[in-house]
This record gives sequence, structure tokens and C-alpha cells, in this order.
Amino acid sequence: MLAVHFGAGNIGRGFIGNLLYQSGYETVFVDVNEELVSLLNERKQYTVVLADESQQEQIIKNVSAVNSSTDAEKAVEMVAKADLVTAAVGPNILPFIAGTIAEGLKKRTAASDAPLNIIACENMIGGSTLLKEKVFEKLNEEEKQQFETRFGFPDAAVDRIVPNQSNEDKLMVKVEPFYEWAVDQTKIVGTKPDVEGITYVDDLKPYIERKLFTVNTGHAAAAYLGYYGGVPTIDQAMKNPEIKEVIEGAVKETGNMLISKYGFEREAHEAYAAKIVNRFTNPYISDEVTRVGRSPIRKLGPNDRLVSPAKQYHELTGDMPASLIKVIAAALLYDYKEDPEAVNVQETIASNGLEQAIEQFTEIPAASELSKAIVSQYENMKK
Ligand SMILES: NC(=O)c1ccc[n+]([C@@H]2O[C@H](COP(=O)([O-])OP(=O)(O)OC[C@H]3O[C@@H](n4cnc5c(N)ncnc54)[C@H](O)[C@@H]3O)[C@@H](O)[C@H]2O)c1
Ligand SMILES: O=P(O)(O)OC[C@@H](O)[C@@H](O)[C@H](O)[C@H](O)CO
Repeated sequence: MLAVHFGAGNIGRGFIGNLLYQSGYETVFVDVNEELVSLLNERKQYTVVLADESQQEQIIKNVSAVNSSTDAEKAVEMVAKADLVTAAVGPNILPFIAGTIAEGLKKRTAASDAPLNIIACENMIGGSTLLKEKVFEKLNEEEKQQFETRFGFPDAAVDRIVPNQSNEDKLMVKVEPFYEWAVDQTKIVGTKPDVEGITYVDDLKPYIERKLFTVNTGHAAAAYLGYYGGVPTIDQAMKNPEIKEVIEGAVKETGNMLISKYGFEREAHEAYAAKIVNRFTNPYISDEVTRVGRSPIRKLGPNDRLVSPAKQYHELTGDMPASLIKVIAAALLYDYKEDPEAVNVQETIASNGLEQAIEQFTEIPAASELSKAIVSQYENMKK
């Protein structure tokens, strides 16, 4: 069985590619990083190391790669032949792989009527749905009608902390032992892909919101408050009692919202949240706050890990989510010069004013109580 995975990066090699190999797939990675592509084609395998006391190594074999920026035709051909397509390129990159996927599906339907599922494994709500939208923009009406029933774009939630790597072996990936991969089975076309580790669910929304608003909310709190406090890594941020208090507070606020919204059993959710926060203390992982805090415009977005739960919490309880407000303020203060989105946020605040910038990035109205609370917190924190 052939899997085509877009994005041979941290999670692509460390999580998705690992599970695909364990499940008997040959995996062709599609990437634009020529160094990764060349090394994968030269070695046909790579090593995944578990970031725990065991340091257990897993050799992932039966892999190769295509550089879609220099060999687009080959990438299209791989999609046409695939039994499964997955992607982990970053939410903002999904529109840029849609063309290759569209051309691959067209080539496929010219040769066979075999169904295919395309699963985006991104940290966002509705990743595959967005990818489908972008693919369908490249189709004519007849193709849209045919592809609607022939191909599935099931949304997914993926969870495994895979930090930026600094190994001598450029293909080696150190990953935490924990992982979860939930896929919306109601959107699968044909046979469900038999991939070890996938949990198929009928309603993905509770899963993706629980994951994004617990793991990624807590992670973002550690990153932005860690950066604000001059702390370089997540595990070190967790050693700072003031930062840890805000992380736990933010996860408690999202937890209260999720429990009320989805009817999660309180004790079970609190145990899940505690396990998640404990993952951030893993001494075998050195995860820079600048990776976890990357793309602050995305993370300040109305449907992402900070603003969506903050708005839902406020609407639900009428109270201000004090910890989430601190994290949002810290994200607005995040001025890492190597991150273009961080530079954009700082320039927008400087040129348009804080209230307008908050409304622009978060869609929280400038005159609202929530916006005023963020402004007040920002002013308190600004050095
Ligand atoms: N790293 C994690 O801990 C983790 C965990 C869960 C989910 N995710 C999500 O997975 C996605 C990828 O994250 P990551 O940490 O692996 O990032 P990454 O930067 O390590 O990997 C992204 C890969 O995509 C490649 N790429 C960029 N543009 C491309 C294009 N046009 N076509 C093909 N490949 C392209 C890059 O070269 C890179 O190899 C993101 O949505 C992230 O939120 C990450
Ligand atoms: O990948 P991002 O930029 O959406 O978020 C950074 C981290 O929080 C994220 O990569 C986590 O490590 C991951 O979501 C854990 O499952």
C-alpha cells in the first residue's frame, strides 16, 4: 500500500510517517526542502528516538521523497497512485499543496475509479475541510460533482510533541512517547485506512477542541509567558511558578468551557488536562518557546487556541478568563524578530494602535469588555 505524505518535517517524520510504516505502508514524502528529499531518497529510512528514559530507537523504512517544487509531475503521479494521502505542512501552507493534489486526483480518475482519502494533520479546526475547499477551487463543475463522492477529506486531530531537531543525523527525529490521532470516520470514502494508532470517531469536534484548547492553549501559554520572562524552553518555563500558575489557569478556563459545552465528565477531563500539562515538563525534550509560539497571528486568530476558548468562556460564564487574557496579552507582546508574523503584529500595534490591532487579529470588537481587559493586561505587562 502506498501513502503519500505532504510535509517531511517534525510531525511528518516523527509521527505520521512512523505510524504509516508500522501499518505496512510504503511512504512517499512530498516536500520542498531539497536536503530532506535527497537524504530520504539516499537512505530510504530514518530513525525515530523516543524522548524518555529508554531513548528507544525505531527505524522507519520503505520511505522515499519527491520535491514538489522541482518535480511537480512526479508528485502528481504519486497522488494519482496513492492508497492514502496525508499532510502536515502547516495550516497556512495547505493552499499551496492543493494544486498538486487536484492534478493528482484528475490523473487518478482518468485511469481508475478507486476512492481515496486525504487527511490534513494540522493544528487547526477543519484542516481537511479547508484543504478540500482549496482543491475544489481548481476543479470544473463536472469534476466537483465526481470528486465529491469519490474522495474523502476527513478532518483530524493529531497530538504528539515533536520539537525542532538539532541532531547530527538530519533525518533523525526525537519525539515524546505520547501520541493521539483522531479522524472523522463519517467523511471517509471507501474502506477506512487501516493505520495503527488512528482512532476513528463519529464526531471530531469534541476531540479537536479538547486537543487544541488544552494541549495547544497550555503550550502557547508556556511559550508566550516563557518568552516574556526570558525563558528559552517549555520545560524551563514550567519550572517558573508564576508561569506554571497561568498555564494551569488557562487550561482550567478552557476545561470549564469544554466540560460545559461537551458534557465531559469533570474528573476525567481534569485528569486529561493534568496529564497534558505534565507532558510539558519532559526533561528529555528541549522545545524552544519560539517554536511553540511561532505564527502568533495564526494563534491569535478567532478560531484558534487562545481567542476561541476565551470568547466561548466569556459567553458561557459572563466572567473574564483572566489567565487566557494574560496569554493573549503576552502573545501581543511577543516580538521575536525571526518570526515574520511576530514582526507584523508589532508593526501593526505601532502603526494602528493596540485596540485596532486586537480587533484586526482576534476579531474581538475594540469596544468590548474582553478587548478592554486584554488592553489593560497588556499595559500592565508592557515593560
Ligand atoms: N511538531 C509538533 O509537535 C506538531 C504536533 C502536532 C501537529 N503539528 C502540526 O503539524 C503541522 C506541521 O508541523 P511541524 O512541526 O511538522 O512543522 P515542520 O516545519 O517541521 O514541517 C513542515 C514541513 O512542511 C514542508 N513544506 C513547506 N511547504 C511545503 C509545500 N508547499 N509542499 C510540501 N511540503 C512543504 C516543510 O519543508 C517542512 O518539512 C503543523 O500544522 C503543526 O501545527 C505539529
Ligand atoms: O504547531 P503549532 O505552531 O500549531 O503549535 C506549536 C505546538 O504547540 C504544537 O506543535 C504542539 O507541539 C503539538 O500540537 C502537540 O501535539
